[in-house]
Amino acid sequence: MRTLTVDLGDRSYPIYIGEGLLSKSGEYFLQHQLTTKSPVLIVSDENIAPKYLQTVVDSLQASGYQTVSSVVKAGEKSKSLDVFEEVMTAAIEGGLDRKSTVVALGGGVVGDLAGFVAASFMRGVHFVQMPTTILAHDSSVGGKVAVNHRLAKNMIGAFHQPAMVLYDVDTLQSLPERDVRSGLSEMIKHGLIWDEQFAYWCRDNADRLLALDREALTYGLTEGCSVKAKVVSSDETEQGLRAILNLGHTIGHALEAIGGYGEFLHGEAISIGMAAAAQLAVNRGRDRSIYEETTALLAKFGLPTTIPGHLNDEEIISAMLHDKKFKENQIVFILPVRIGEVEIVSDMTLDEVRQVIKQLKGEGQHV
Ligand SMILES: O=C(O)C(=O)C[C@@H](O)[C@H](O)[C@H](O)COP(=O)(O)O
Repeated sequence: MRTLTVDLGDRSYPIYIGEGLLSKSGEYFLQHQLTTKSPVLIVSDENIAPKYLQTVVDSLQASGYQTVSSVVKAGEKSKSLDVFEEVMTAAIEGGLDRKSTVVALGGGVVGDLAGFVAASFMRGVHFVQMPTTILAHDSSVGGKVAVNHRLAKNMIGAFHQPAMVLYDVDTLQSLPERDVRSGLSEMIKHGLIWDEQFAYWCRDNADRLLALDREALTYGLTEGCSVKAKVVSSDETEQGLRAILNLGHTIGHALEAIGGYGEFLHGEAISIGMAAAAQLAVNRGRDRSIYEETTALLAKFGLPTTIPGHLNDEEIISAMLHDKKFKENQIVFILPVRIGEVEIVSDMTLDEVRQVIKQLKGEGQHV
């Protein structure tokens, strides 16, 4: 088992990555002094709950915890205020109190939703992340919790750090192929923003990662989480550096919103966004190889790098203007400098964005 630490002073917490961890949930809870006197709410979704909920319940109960659960529909549409209220109702009816713990057992959607419940219930209770997807190696670390608004992604949320992340890699073996690719998009992002060697390792191990080779996956997730932990440790609330984790997200979030949170999986939208960021960097004078290398890497994982023609350019732009990355009248983009290094750019014009949308639709000339 690997253990990493998100270093946030007295709110520091571990990320445990290994096999068979869900069946030891209760032991980890006791080790982290989460009280047995208040009920624990486990939030999961309809795909994950039948596979792993009982394992977690049994382990927690064996350690003296009383549990209640709330199982939501699978998919991004559950990151909504309606479903948030549903889970809140389960928390109140389940008798949770200010010392209770909320557990997210699932992928990024469940993690963000349950985390926002944990941040808001009685103004904040303990939170534990139990990610069951590859994508969630990103979302389970760092404390960003939120639900979506119809007009913009992650619009209603908070920073609420977990007490621990319990990452049982056994759960990844049954992931659908599309979710595997989508999750690997965030792993690639961690290489692209921070660690050239890791980015090339991802490229060279694409087949093993896609085949869910346990050794490759554990290494990739550990490296990805380690990049994330370092960035979050140095800028918890995104005053500066943390924005680099948003590579691909400026256009990516807009695509998710106008696709009605159903057309693209998060990692697919981010993949297109990363290709757009690389093209924007080239448009601004970087060597064309940065675009070619980035898109070749994403394509090795079967990830999309073009914007579908049926999406309306102005709707994409309008969605971008509702996102958190639009502030002080400027759209923030993260652009690659080279593989393993990015810069934060705040002076992007709408004309440049219009140009890149056309380029990614195959309508504009690639520089
Ligand atoms: O943790 C972060 O910071 C990130 O930006 C990670 C992203 O991959 C993640 O999707 C995040 O939730 C997006 O943040 P947002 O502030 O743009 O909603």
